[in-house]
Amino acid sequence: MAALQPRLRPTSATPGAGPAVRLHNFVRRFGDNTVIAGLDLSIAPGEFVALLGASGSGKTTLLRTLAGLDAAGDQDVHTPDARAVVFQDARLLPWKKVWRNVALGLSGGNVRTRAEAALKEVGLGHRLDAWPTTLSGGEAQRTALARALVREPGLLLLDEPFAALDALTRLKMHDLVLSLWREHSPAVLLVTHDVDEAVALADRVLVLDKGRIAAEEKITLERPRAPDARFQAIRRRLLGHLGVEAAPAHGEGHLVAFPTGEVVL
Ligand SMILES: Nc1ncnc2c1ncn2[C@@H]1O[C@H](COP(=O)(O)OP(=O)(O)OP(=O)(O)O)[C@@H](O)[C@H]1O
Repeated sequence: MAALQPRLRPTSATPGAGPAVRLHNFVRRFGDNTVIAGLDLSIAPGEFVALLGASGSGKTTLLRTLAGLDAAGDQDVHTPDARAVVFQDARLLPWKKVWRNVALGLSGGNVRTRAEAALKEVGLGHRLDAWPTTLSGGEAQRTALARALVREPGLLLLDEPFAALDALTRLKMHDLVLSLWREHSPAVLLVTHDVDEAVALADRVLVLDKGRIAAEEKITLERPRAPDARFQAIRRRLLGHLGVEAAPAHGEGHLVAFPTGEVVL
């Protein structure tokens, strides 16, 4: 991935060696449209950060920049060398078996063994030789997570990876991501529209608005996080930052509609 973006200057993800990610006064324009307007961002090694924001606020642009998939020019963008991205769709190659999808691009020895270990870690040790078309949505996303983690990334970028999954599978994926994160300790940036997902998972939640960080919540609640009063207070504050009136909690039978039309159960 570094080859795609030679102007990104990698930093070490070793704890104590400074942030895993650092952007200073970052700007991204598409023609006359200034999507990111002088953004400062720092993510510590091993920190789990979630990014919320209305549609078009620049979340994916920021994630793509950190992934090295979007031009940063000569700007001050520091990331670890090893980065991996999981998108909303698993993006598996249908003509390669599951383990070969995970092994794709790996160099060195023991490629099959490493892919197998990663697939076992995500609970797919029994699907190594399956074809991607035979996987469920959740299994496909597990495969995408295995493909990301087998590279031992210092930065794991998650672009709404659970948005297309049913609610139960999504909750299982939350548990899986937390256990993988504990095991491998990458810095994580999770882009999501789901406020509850952000509060359940992250150490810190950022709200992006018109390419700027409009609000930030540090979350020190112990994991696993029950939707208790403290959880709800954070949730309500974040919804407020997103321009949504204090809304009923999960399970109260209501929907939260964002001004942009997205709906979170
Ligand atoms: N390649 C591109 N060329 C031109 N404009 C772009 C390009 N990529 C993104 N944009 C514009 O940048 C703005 C931010 O887009 P981005 O996808 O980063 O938003 P987002 O917050 O991820 O939105 P969503 O939640 O809908 O995915 C939008 O106005 C979009 O049209």
